[in-house]
Amino acid sequence: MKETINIILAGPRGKMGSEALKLIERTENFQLVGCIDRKHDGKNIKDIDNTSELDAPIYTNSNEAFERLNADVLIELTNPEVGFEHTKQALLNNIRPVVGTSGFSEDQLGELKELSNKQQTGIIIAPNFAIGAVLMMKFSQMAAKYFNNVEIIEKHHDKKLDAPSGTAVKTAQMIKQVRESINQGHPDEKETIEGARGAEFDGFRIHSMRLPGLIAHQEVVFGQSGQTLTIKHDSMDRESFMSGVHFAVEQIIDMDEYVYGLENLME
Ligand SMILES: NC(=O)C1=CN([C@@H]2O[C@H](COP(=O)(O)OP(=O)(O)OC[C@H]3O[C@@H](n4cnc5c(N)ncnc54)[C@H](OP(=O)(O)O)[C@@H]3O)[C@@H](O)[C@H]2O)C=CC1
Ligand SMILES: O=C(O)C1=N[C@H](C(=O)O)C[C@H](O)C1
Repeated sequence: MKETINIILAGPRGKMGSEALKLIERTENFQLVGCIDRKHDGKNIKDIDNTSELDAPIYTNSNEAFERLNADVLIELTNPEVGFEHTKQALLNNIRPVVGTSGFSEDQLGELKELSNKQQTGIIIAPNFAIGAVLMMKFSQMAAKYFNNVEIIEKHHDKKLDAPSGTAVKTAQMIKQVRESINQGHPDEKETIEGARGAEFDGFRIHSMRLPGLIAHQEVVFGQSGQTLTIKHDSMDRESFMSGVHFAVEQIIDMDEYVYGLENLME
C-alpha cells in the first residue's frame, strides 16, 4: 500500500465535499494537495474552511490543477456536467478518479471506461458509498431472481439535481441482469396524469420523491401473488458515505481498471 495518498478534491464547499474534507483531515495517510472549486481561485482551502487545519491551493481551472499538482487521486463530488469533465481530465493526466457524482449517462460511463482502459488508469464510480446502500442493491439483485415484479422508490432532499438517483439506476441495472424481462402492470393501463407510473426501465418502474428533510433513501418493493418484499435503506447523514469514500481511495491506488459500483470490490 502506498504510504501517503495525494488527493485533489473537487467540490469542497458542497454537502459531500465538506464531509470529504473532514475525512481527509482525520486520515493519517491522506494528503490534500489541492481543491477544484468554481469560486476562490488562487486562495487556499484554509481561507474558506476555518473548521480544519488543511492547507491546499484552490483552482477554478481543473486542468491547471491536474497538470500542476502531484496528485494520485481525484475525489469528484460536484455535479454531472462538470464532474464528467473533471473525471476525463483526471484520467488523461493519469490521476485515478473516485467519483461520487451521480447523473452520468450510459454513453458517458462508456466513454470513461474506454478512456480508463486506454490510459491504463484505474477509476471507481460509486453510485452510493454507503455500505448499507450497497448491500440493499445486492439484496435486491438476489430477490429479483425469485420475484420479477418490482418497483423502486427513491427519496432524496430537494437540492438534488438528477432523477432518478444514481443508486436507483444502478439498482435497476443490477436487477435487469438477473430478472426475466416482463412488462409490469395491466397491459391496458393509462396514465390520467402524465408520469403517474414513474420512469420505465426494462418493463418496471422507478419513482423519485424530492422533499426537504430527506437525505437519501430507497425502497425496492417486490410483489408476487399474496406477498410483497421490501428492501429499504436510509442514509440519515452524509457521514454515512465516508467509510465508502475512504475504502475507494485506498483501493484505487493499486488499480488500473474501471469499476462501477463498490459491490465489485467487496467479497
Ligand atoms: N455516491 C454517493 O454515495 C453520493 C453521491 N452524491 C452525489 O455527489 C454530488 C455532490 O452532492 P452534494 O455534495 O450533495 O451537492 P452540493 O450541491 O452540496 O455540492 C456540489 C458542489 O459542487 C460545486 N460545483 C458546482 N459547479 C462547479 C464547478 N464548475 N467547479 C467546481 N465545483 C463546482 C458546487 O459549488 P456551488 O456551491 O458554487 O454551486 C458545490 O459546492 C451529486 O452528484 C450527488 O448526487 C451525494 C451523496 C452521496
Ligand atoms: O444526491 C445525493 O444526495 C445522493 N446521490 C447519490 C445518488 O444519486 O444515488 C447517492 C445517494 O443517494 C445520495
